[in-house]
Amino acid sequence: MRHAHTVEQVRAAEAELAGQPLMDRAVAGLAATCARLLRERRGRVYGSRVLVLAGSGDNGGDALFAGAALARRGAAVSAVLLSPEKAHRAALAALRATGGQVTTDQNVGLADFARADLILDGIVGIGGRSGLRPAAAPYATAPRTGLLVAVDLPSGVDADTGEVAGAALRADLTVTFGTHKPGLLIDPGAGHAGPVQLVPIGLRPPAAPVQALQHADLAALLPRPGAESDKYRRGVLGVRAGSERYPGAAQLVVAGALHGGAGAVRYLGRPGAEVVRRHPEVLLGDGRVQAWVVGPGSGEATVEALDATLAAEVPVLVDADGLTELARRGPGALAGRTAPTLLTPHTGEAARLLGGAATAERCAAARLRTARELADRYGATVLLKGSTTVVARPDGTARVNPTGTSWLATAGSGDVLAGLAGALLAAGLDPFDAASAAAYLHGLAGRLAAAGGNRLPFGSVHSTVGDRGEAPVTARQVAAALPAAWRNATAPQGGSQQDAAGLGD
Ligand SMILES: NC(=O)C1=CN([C@@H]2O[C@H](COP(=O)(O)OP(=O)(O)OC[C@H]3O[C@@H](n4cnc5c(N)ncnc54)[C@H](OP(=O)(O)O)[C@@H]3O)[C@@H](O)[C@H]2O)[C@@H](O)CC1
Ligand SMILES: [K+]
Repeated sequence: MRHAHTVEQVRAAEAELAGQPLMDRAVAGLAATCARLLRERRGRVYGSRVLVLAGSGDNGGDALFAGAALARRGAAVSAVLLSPEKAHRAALAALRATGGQVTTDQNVGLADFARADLILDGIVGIGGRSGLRPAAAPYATAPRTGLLVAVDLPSGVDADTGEVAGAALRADLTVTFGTHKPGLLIDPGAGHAGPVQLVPIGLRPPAAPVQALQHADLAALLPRPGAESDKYRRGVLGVRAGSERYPGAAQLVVAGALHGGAGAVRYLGRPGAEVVRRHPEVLLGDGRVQAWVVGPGSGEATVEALDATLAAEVPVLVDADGLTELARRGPGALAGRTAPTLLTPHTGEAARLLGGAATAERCAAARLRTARELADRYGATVLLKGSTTVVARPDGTARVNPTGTSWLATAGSGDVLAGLAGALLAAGLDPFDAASAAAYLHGLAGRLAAAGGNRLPFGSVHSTVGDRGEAPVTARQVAAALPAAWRNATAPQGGSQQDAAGLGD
C-alpha cells in the first residue's frame, strides 16, 4: 500500500523528530537520484549542466544542497533564486563553496533552463500556497531539453489535493520525502509529478487519509473460493441494467460481473433473452442476490429499478441512469437504507449529484474534494471515475487508483466496471474495498488489453497514460482481459508485472 499524508500530518511528524538530520537524509536521496539520472543520460555526472530553481524555503534549501553535492562530483551547477532575500542561507553558502554560479536574473535563469541536462525544481514544496507566483510562472512553459526533477512535489501543485491553480511545473520524476503527498497521486497534480520516488527520512506519520493499492494489496483483497464454496457463497449479483434502447449496457455489466468472479448473475431487465443468448450462465427473474447493480442504460425502467433495489437489504451499486435519477431525488433517497450503497459517477454525474454551481470541469479539477463531498452528503461510498479514479468513504478516507490507461475512456467501459465492482460487493467485500479493488483490476485489464500480446513495459503498471505500443480497446476486450488481470495481480511474488519503480512502499 502506498500511503499519502497531508501537509499538516507531515509537519506534526517532522516536529516529533526535531533536531534530527531530516534534511540531510532528504538531500542525500535527492542527490543520489539526480546522479543516477545523469549517468543514465550522459554516462557520467562530471561535466553535466545542472540548474537549481530555488525558492524561499527549505524546498529551495534541499535543491541547493543537492546542487552542491552534484557540483562536488564535477557537475557545472548554477542556481537561479526566485526570492533572493529569503533563499536558504546555509544551502546557498554550500553551493557557492563548490564554485556554483548563482543568479537572480530570470532571463539568465530561463536561458540556463533551456540548455541544462538536469533541472531541480526547488521553487516551493509543502509550504506552497495557491499556485505559482509570477516570477516562477514562466518556468512552467519554458522550453527545455533536459530532465526536470521535482523536489518533494512539482511547484504549483497543491500537496493535499492535487489541484493546480494556474501554472505548475511538469516533472519527469518527483523525489518526495518521508511519505507520499495526496497531490502526487491525484490528477491533475499526478500528471505533473511523473513517476514518484519516495526517500525514507524516518518520519512516523499517523494513519494515512489517502492510500493507493499495490499488487499485493489487491491480491489480499480479491476473494478466493474455498473447498466449500458454491455459487451463493461466492456471491450472486442482481443486475437491473440495460433497456430496449440500450441493450448493450446489460451485456457489458454482466460480462464485467462474470469475468470479475461473481458466483452467478441474476438479470432483471427487458433484454433478458438477448443477455442469456450471449451469456447462458445468467439466471433470469426474481430470486436471492447478495448485491445489486442498478442504472447502466436502464432508461425508462430506471425509476422502478431504483425503487426496488434501494429497498433491498443488500449492498447496492448505483451507476449511470440510476445516478441521474438519484440526483433528482437527492441524498434523502438513501436515508432509509440498511445496507451500504456505492455510487460510481463520472465527473458529469458527480456535478449533477452535487447540484448548485458544480460542473464536470470543476469536479475533474478537484477530484478528491468532489468524491469526499459526495460521500459525505449521500452517506455512501463514492467511486469517482476519470483520469485518476478516487474512492471516498463518508468519513473522508480515500483510495486513489494507480492503474489504467487513457484508452479506457471508451463507451461501455464504465458498465464493465460496475459489473466487476458489483461482483466484489456480492462476494462480501465492503464497498470501499470492492470499489478500489475493482478500479485497480479494471485499469490493469485495460492496460493488458491495450498491450495485446505484448508485455507491459517494465515498471509501467502504475502509469495511467496511454503508452506507445498500446492500441485502442473496446469495453468487451476489457471485460475479456479481467481474468488475465486477476492472474497477474494474484500470481506468486506479487504478480509478474509488479511495479518495479520502487513504488511498493
Ligand atoms: N517536512 C519535512 O519533514 C521535511 C521537509 N523538507 C523540505 O522542506 C520543504 C518545506 O519547506 P518550507 O516549510 O520551508 O516550505 P517551502 O515549500 O520551501 O515554501 C517556503 C516558502 O515559499 C513561499 N511560498 C508559498 N507559496 C508560494 C508559491 N506559490 N510560490 C512561491 N513561493 C511560495 C512562502 O514564503 P513567503 O514568500 O510567503 O514568505 C513559504 O513559506 C519540503 O517541501 C521539503 O522539500 C526536507 O528538507 C526534510 C524534511
Ligand atoms: K518543488
